[in-house]
Amino acid sequence: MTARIGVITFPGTLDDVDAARAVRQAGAEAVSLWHGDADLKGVDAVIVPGGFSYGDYLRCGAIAKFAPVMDEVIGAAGKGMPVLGICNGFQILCEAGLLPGALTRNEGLHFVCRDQWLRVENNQTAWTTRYETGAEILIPLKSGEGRYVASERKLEELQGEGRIVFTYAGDNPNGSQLDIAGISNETGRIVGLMPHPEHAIEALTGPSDDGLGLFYSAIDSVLASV
Ligand SMILES: NC(=O)CC[C@H](N)C(=O)O
Repeated sequence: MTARIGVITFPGTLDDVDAARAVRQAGAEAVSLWHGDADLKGVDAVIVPGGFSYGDYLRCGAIAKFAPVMDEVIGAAGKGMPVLGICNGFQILCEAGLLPGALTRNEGLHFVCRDQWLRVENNQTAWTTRYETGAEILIPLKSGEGRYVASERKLEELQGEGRIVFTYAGDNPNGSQLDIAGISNETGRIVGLMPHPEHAIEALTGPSDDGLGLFYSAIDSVLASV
């Protein structure tokens, strides 16, 4: 069986093509989903990719959460479908209430674009089983609103439940609380991260192929549950 992974395109999405390519490179079928779609075409997992959905008006992700396809994603996520939000996708998942907290303006108020080392803090999520906990991976970061914030209580909960999935290694690029680069929901099926694993799937075009592990992990998770 081949896993089928949906990749959503909103007006203003940039990274859907690379996300689909990463899915194929990892051995799954990439299925295009449009923001207006009212069904998920039977996919096994969904990626909400990066970019500037609806021009980032109001707040990053604030309009995308009202797209018809997001109702479907919320419904499927509630039944355990693996969902990955990358950068703008992470912002959308927070706005939609699938992940807690918010992504706010970078501490330095500048857009940051650089290759970034991350530490894998939890390899027990649907998107990280192919990594060792404590592994350091190098993938691109490119965002203006990447500073993760949440209440003290929520941060303690995330920490206590092992839901901080990735942290920034080395210096913190945006002032994220607890150096958070990515988190998961309670079940570990929904993960969001600011840096871009889909841009690091082969040494020729990215800083590494370290990002592929997320896509392999999701495929393993889908195939294990059939
Ligand atoms: N690369 C992205 O997805 C960018 C996300 C968002 N538009 C920001 O600047 O924070």
